[in-house]
Amino acid sequence: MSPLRIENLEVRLSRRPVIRQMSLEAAAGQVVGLIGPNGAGKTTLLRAAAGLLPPAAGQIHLFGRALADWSQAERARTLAYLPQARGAVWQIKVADLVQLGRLPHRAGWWQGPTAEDRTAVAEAMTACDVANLAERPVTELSGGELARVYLARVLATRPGLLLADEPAAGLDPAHSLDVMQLFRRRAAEGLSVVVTLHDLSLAARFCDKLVLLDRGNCAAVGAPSSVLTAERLRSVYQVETAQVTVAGETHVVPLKRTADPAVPFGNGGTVV
Ligand SMILES: Nc1ncnc2c1ncn2[C@@H]1O[C@H](COP(=O)(O)OP(=O)(O)OP(=O)(O)O)[C@@H](O)[C@H]1O
Repeated sequence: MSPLRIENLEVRLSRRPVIRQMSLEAAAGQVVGLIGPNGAGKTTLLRAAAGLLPPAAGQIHLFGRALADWSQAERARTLAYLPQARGAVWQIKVADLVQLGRLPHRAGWWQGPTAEDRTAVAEAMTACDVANLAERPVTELSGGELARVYLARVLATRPGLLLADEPAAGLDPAHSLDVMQLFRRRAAEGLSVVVTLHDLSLAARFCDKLVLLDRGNCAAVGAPSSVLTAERLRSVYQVETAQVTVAGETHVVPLKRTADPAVPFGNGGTVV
């Protein structure tokens, strides 16, 4: 039974169809990457899967049961969603923010953290390399540090399905690799991860399956090697790419824009 199965999904925003005829399955232990240009619909798809946007048509099943049939509390224990916008407005300590990831597991607001809560929080903070920041207020962190704290929060939930919107955005190369390796380790333990990515090399190297979105449609789905063809990337992203294999792993390097006159801001690379 798949942690996530989406069939023929349509999502409308301000009455405009933003996701059309989208189908997607994420099996237990799989890392599924959603890729596509800005505005293609990746966040919208992820938000719909998280139950934050109502489908105009189609079905979303979580562990074999229609998403709409899950209670909010049950869903919050099973599915964790890492949004793209990760601001800090409250003066809250890092450790306390990560601890919020355990709230869905509490019997009531009066109950203090259990031993399991403490272990889950400590593990998540170590995995995201934020244990050294535990006592710091989140308002005093750098963008990349804050991103890792929010990731620790969703991991502390110990969900069965993790929906992560650009978890590598704003991270330095070492931490980007850490995050993707962490997803792979958690997937090996049975977690299902659906992640949006702009870095095509990370998508090629760390995902089992990719879904390439193009203006709300699924342009391709399958193994990274079958999705990331130079021809398809040219047509969807309007970039020429090179594929480089290092130690058996494929890296996708964007080289230049195509000379498509329809491309906004495309000026053939000339600085004006
Ligand atoms: N509230 C809204 N009303 C109408 N259209 C919206 C709304 N929110 C987003 N959109 C549009 O929906 C489309 C998909 O947006 P979405 O954020 O899902 O794209 P994305 O693939 O995640 O993009 P990015 O890579 O830039 O994060 C875009 O064209 C966007 O302008």
